[in-house]
Amino acid sequence: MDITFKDVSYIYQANSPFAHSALKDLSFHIPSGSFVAIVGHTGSGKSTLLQHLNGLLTPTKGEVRIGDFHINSDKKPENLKELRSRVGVVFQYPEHQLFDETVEKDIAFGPKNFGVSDTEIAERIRDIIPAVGMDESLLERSPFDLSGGQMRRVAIAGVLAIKPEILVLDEPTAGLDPRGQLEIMDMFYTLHQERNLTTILVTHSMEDAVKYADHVIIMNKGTKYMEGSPEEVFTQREALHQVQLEVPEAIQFITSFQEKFGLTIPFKRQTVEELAVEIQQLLKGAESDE
Ligand SMILES: Nc1ncnc2c1ncn2[C@@H]1O[C@H](COP(=O)(O)OP(=O)(O)OP(=O)(O)O)[C@@H](O)[C@H]1O
Repeated sequence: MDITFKDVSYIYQANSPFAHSALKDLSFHIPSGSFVAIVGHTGSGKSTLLQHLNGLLTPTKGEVRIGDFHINSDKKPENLKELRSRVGVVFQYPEHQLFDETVEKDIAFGPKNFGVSDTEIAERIRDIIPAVGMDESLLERSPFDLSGGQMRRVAIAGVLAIKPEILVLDEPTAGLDPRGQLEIMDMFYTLHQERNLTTILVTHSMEDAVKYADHVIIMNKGTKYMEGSPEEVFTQREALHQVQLEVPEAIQFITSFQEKFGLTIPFKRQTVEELAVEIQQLLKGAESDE
């Protein structure tokens, strides 16, 4: 399903003395199958934007289209439940929403709610458990006896069990150690690639945006400040500074290397470490050519 925002504005507590404009005339289009990162300074409207993707919020003005679902101030789609079964949202700290007595029951809760049969749920769980890096032996355990990282995987498995076509991630690595962050983000990237899951990631990590996204939307004060490929967006140092964002390390590395050595490094999704390996190989190649 494609996602289109057309002149979307959102005002919290509209028509009250506490009215607060959080999105202003926001328009963009995300084709099905994309991996999009939404970045921006705190309070720029990222979470508000996300909540429009499954009908949690309805635009005050403008229209949100998710496939055939149209949401505007006049009408929420009647089949909101169907929309929510097709757009899975992993909220910040999703493990805080675990509640059931076993991991298996917790994962099954979402699909059960959407009327999926027990046999189909069991099949989905068998498929999801290895995909989120868990072992089936955990299924009978209480989610509350697991580590923080494992609890997060259980919560993510619960969202995947509804078999969404679009996966929306609000800071999914918040609070994890660096290794946990890497594992979870690699897991989402693999899911995106192997299952053609359209993925919308809200992140404060510019490095993750460079590494995983094929398209980046930068928000500022409720409006779209910039959008484009990571390369197009993250090479604009001055424009980024204007909205208190930094050029990601990997991009700084590429540009300074190019400036110093006049060597063009192909821009790919990669970390500084991966770039270092690539440059070593480039240099070795250059030496052996001499
Ligand atoms: N429930 C609410 N009532 C009133 N104003 C709100 C509410 N939620 C958010 N806001 C305001 O709307 C604006 C956008 O908030 P939002 O949470 O979407 O930003 P964000 O980019 O996700 O921020 P962060 O990076 O800190 O999570 C902010 O000015 C915020 O204070």
